[in-house]
Amino acid sequence: MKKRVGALDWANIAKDLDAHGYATTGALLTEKECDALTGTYAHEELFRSRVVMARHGFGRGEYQYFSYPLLPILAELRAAFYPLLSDIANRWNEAMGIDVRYPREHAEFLARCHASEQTRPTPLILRYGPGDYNCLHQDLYGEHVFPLQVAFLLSEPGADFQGGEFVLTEQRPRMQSRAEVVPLARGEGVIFPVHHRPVQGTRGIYRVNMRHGVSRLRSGERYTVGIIFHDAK
Ligand SMILES: O=C(O)CCC(=O)C(=O)O
Ligand SMILES: [Fe+2]
Repeated sequence: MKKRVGALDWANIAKDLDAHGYATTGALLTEKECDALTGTYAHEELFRSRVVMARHGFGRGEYQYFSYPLLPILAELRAAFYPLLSDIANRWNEAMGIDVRYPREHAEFLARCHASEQTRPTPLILRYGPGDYNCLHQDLYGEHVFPLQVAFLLSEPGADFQGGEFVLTEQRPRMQSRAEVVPLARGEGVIFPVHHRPVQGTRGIYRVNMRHGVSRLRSGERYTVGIIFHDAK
């Protein structure tokens, strides 16, 4: 996985994140890996909790947080993406005047989370059926936040489901919000900010507040896996 992730065009990913607030990976997970991850949903023993979104006003559909120890593929994705994203995260924090810096190794950042009672794993799998959607939100789970996350589409758009588009919004200071719809292929990941990002304006750099969600499924079934790098309280 380290090789596969390392082989992505990271200069271009950084450029897209800076310019548009997200970047896509192209099909990174194989069909077999997508099927295997989708198949985990039924295995309760792999999860620490299940959330029915409608019960919390989060939308419609459900998701489950994996427990530790994570499945090898999830542990590998977390460890492989983190060092490359930490460079961008550190550059962004510097640009936004935020003091926090991220160590180069994910294990070291997790130790920081765990020392502050953020010990519960956050990688998750989401399942949507007809009419389901995910309200715009931010995945903040405590004081420690790694500012970028990745979501992988496990289902085949147009064949397994219709609708259900990944949506990002950015709220600029004193301006109206702007939305981006991110088309994804099966196995493709989208890298996006957890809560904010720096934008170069005419009078310096300002912070833009970001949210993500999923538009309503018209039909079928859609699964995604989310890789979040901070743990939860
Ligand atoms: O299902 C999706 O595409 C959204 C996933 C999500 O909210 C996340 O990974 O944090
Ligand atoms: Fe999310």
